[in-house]
Amino acid sequence: MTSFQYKKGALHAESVPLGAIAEAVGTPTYVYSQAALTGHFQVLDKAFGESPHLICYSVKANSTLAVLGLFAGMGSGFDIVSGGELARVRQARGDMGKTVFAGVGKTQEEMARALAAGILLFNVESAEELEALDAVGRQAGRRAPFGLRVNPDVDARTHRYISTGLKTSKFGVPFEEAVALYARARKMKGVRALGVDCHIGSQLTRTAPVKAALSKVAGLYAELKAQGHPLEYLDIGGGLGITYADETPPSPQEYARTVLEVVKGTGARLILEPGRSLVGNAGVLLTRVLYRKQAPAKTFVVVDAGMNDLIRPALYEAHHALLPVVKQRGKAVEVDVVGPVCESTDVLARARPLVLPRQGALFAVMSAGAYGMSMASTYNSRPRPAEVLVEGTAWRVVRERERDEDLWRRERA
Ligand SMILES: Cc1ncc(COP(=O)(O)O)c(C=O)c1O
Ligand SMILES: N[C@@H](CCCC[NH3+])C(=O)O
Repeated sequence: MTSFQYKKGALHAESVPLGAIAEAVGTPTYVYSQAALTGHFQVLDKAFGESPHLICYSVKANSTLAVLGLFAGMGSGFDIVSGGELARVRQARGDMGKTVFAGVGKTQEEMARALAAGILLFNVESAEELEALDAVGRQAGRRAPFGLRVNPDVDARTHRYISTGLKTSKFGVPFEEAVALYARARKMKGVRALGVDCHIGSQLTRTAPVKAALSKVAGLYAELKAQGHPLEYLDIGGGLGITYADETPPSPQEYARTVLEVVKGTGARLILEPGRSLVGNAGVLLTRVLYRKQAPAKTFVVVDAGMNDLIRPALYEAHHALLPVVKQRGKAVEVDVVGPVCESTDVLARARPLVLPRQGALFAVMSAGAYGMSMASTYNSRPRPAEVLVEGTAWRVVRERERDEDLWRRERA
């Protein structure tokens, strides 16, 4: 589902021309479509139908309060990985009773705050972390609900930087050690087992690794239940991929069929932790051409969005489509689209065929709703982008460009 379309040669977010937003707010600016955000959530939710499930939107993909608020309003839970994300979910009035907490390096302070806030469960990633959680639970006079994140040693067949389910990865406890660890946990007074969790990686475009991992984890869940552990939840993580260029990830329906086929018979309530698939194609980054530059071997187009605004191309050589905000006619030439940051990896698109844009032309960097703003930094003392949410014919700034550290803004005032 895309809510970004050309109407009479101008690119729109729903019914708002992106050019109008750029004129009013400036660039670089992230623009999100509310219809796409809510639509993606509803389609995934529907795909799992009557099977007991809870969608816990993965906050790291896009932690903008307006986005979290939208999902909270639709009854979503949340998957968090830090005290900061916990605070954001609370600020957005998210339900703590539907929130799960993952991550290999939770501090005891973060655990204590999450426990006090009434979190649904902690996804524990090591034996020592389990001991720390036990200590936190005992100190609070409660049993902290937990699931072990197990590492099924399955190759997710995605970019190696975002693959998490191999035994060489830092994530989760080794599959073979899980049963013994649950047995140890039974003797602890500060924890109670409530689930089993796994997440094999992000931007998954095939169902086979999902099937392989979940078969192992569903087997483990059944074994633990048979041993009398009072488990209720099977957390299958996130990872469903999206189309950036020509990828053909499974549809939500196909994904749900694959999952439900494997977990049937466990009697578990499913927890899903989708991030990218809900927000990725619901957002674009608007940027303006500053200069064109002809080097001996290459044509460069310098734009005002850099790797501090969207780091995915620099970090993973990720592909993002670039659409001119006003449709251009003419012959395409091969250009490198680069940002202003002083790093050679600050390249938004390499050898991309584009009609050579004019200075001042606007582009939309597509599929930028996930891991865009949430990974943005102020490197080179650049302010992070503004953010806009569009709903039908209306739009509003949901986060201003200005930040405390934006000295440049004050310098000019
Ligand atoms: C534990 C966990 N859950 C959920 C996600 C969300 O993944 P995605 O955005 O690929 O759906 C991630 C990120 O890879 C993760 O590490
Ligand atoms: N940040 C990554 C995905 C990592 C997922 C988090 N475990 C991306 O942009 O694709």
